[in-house]
Amino acid sequence: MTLQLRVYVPPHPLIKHWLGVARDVGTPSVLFRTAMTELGRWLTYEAIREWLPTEDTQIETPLAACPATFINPEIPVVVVPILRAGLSLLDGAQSLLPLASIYHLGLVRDEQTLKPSCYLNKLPAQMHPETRVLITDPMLATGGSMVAALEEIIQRGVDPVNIRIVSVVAAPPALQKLSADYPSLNIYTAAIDEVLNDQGFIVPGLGDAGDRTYGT
Ligand SMILES: O=P(O)(O)OC[C@H]1O[C@H](OP(=O)(O)OP(=O)(O)O)[C@H](O)[C@@H]1O
Ligand SMILES: O=c1cc[nH]c(=O)[nH]1
Ligand SMILES: [Mg+2]
Repeated sequence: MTLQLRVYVPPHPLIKHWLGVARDVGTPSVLFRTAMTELGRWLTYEAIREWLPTEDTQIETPLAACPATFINPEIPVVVVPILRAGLSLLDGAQSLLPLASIYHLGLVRDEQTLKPSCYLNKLPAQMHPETRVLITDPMLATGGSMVAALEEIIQRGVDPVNIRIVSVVAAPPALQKLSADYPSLNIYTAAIDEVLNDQGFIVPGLGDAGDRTYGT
């Protein structure tokens, strides 16, 4: 079977609404954070379809026996927010995955070379191959940060087919790089924008997501 990167842009009015709020240059940090939380929530809702492991069982209603499906607690579910900006999507993701373990990964791009460097890595030494991993990072620009995150996660034993990405704005260079290196990935994003500018910013994008989240 040939695997191919899948990028989902869910056509949901709430996702469109909060994307518009996040993009608007006049949106203050406090509202920007609300927009990112809501985008994290609704994109996670879409991303965990046919991904969150379930188990079928039999229960008794007050009236009769009835089949039921529950979340399978045996398979670990993990969220990896890429600091800083990925943290802005975490509250929304966590509201749907309250039992997930959160492993923080701090990456920052060099403003000149655009290469990421890691300043915090709270990933465990090993992860079970079946672990479901949701990575949150609102901006996929050159793709360098996401590739660095995927390398760290996969070298710890996770099967790439169990990894999903929640993003807000994705750009073609990142999608091309991820498609070549990780064809089994599923990406959930609010928008795909056309270009990067000379500084590696997505245009029209939403600016520096980390700075806008934290008012820096
Ligand atoms: O696809 P890339 O070209 O790697 O760019 C995307 C990365 O850049 C931003 O992080 P940044 O380095 O600005 O750190 P911050 O989140 O702390 O602002 C963003 O949050 C991504 O992690
Ligand atoms: O447009 C961009 C690109 C990278 N990081 C951001 O925060 N914004
Ligand atoms: Mg930034």
